[in-house]
Amino acid sequence: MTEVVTEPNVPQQAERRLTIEGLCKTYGSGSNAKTVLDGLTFDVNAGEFVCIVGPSGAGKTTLLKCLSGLLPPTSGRACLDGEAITGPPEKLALVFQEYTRSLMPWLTVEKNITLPLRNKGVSKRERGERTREALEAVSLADSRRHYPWQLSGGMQQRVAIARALAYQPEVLVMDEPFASVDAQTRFELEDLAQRVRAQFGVTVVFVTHDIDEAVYLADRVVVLGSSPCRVREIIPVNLAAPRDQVRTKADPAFTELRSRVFELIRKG
Ligand SMILES: Nc1ncnc2c1ncn2[C@@H]1O[C@H](COP(=O)(O)OP(=O)(O)OP(=O)(O)O)[C@@H](O)[C@H]1O
Repeated sequence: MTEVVTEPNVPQQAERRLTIEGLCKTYGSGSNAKTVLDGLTFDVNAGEFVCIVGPSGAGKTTLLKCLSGLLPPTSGRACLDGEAITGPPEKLALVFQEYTRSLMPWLTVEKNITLPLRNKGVSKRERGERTREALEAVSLADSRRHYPWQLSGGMQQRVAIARALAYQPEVLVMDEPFASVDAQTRFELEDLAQRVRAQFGVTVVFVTHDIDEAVYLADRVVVLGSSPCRVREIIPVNLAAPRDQVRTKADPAFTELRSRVFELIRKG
């Protein structure tokens, strides 16, 4: 198991990166209307790692879509650096669970990463530099000329993370990014997520079904309730850094936190 060696790069003075204010989302209308999000309010500070957990079908993906500007809220708003999010912000990148659908199989690893940068108008020299740095950060520099289908699932997800990092986002939004890989790879990717957060100073909003993963990674865990989805509790995670898969998970404070999150989710 990889030990995380870098201290998290969280600013001392909390600066709000994302603000979610009374966010509501109703799908459909009239007799078909279904309110999924019901007045969600919370903040995410710059450089913070916030995990979002909640019962299945609670509305976690709906929340991320509103945060990413892919879906307009019915009322309330999400703001990035004080500005209401009304479309996909330049400063935000997304990583999904389904890496097989997000990577283009006919392009090499390198080209998968440079394409969005090219579309953004980044110069060729800078594209090359950013791609090299991002691939080094995820330990895939030697695989740059491979195609995604030549790589394992965990490696493909690392390519997706590298692509997001090369975009140099302020906020990285991850929707169950490690749900499709085996347990060992998942632990390695969790530690990678911590390292890149520290290295790039990026703010991370991370949805997961895995309570251990949420407590292990987060500075704070936002626990959502369902039907309709509201913020049930926001739990600060003051576990020692750097976190370690064996030592941290054996810490009684970790066990206590995971039990607390589990109890909250079980209430629905
Ligand atoms: N486009 C849509 N139109 C209508 N209802 C939708 C739409 N998208 C999601 N829903 C409903 O909204 C609710 C929340 O879905 P969402 O995918 O946001 O939950 P989730 O917490 O991410 O789920 P899971 O834990 O299973 O990943 C579900 O009941 C779902 O059926």
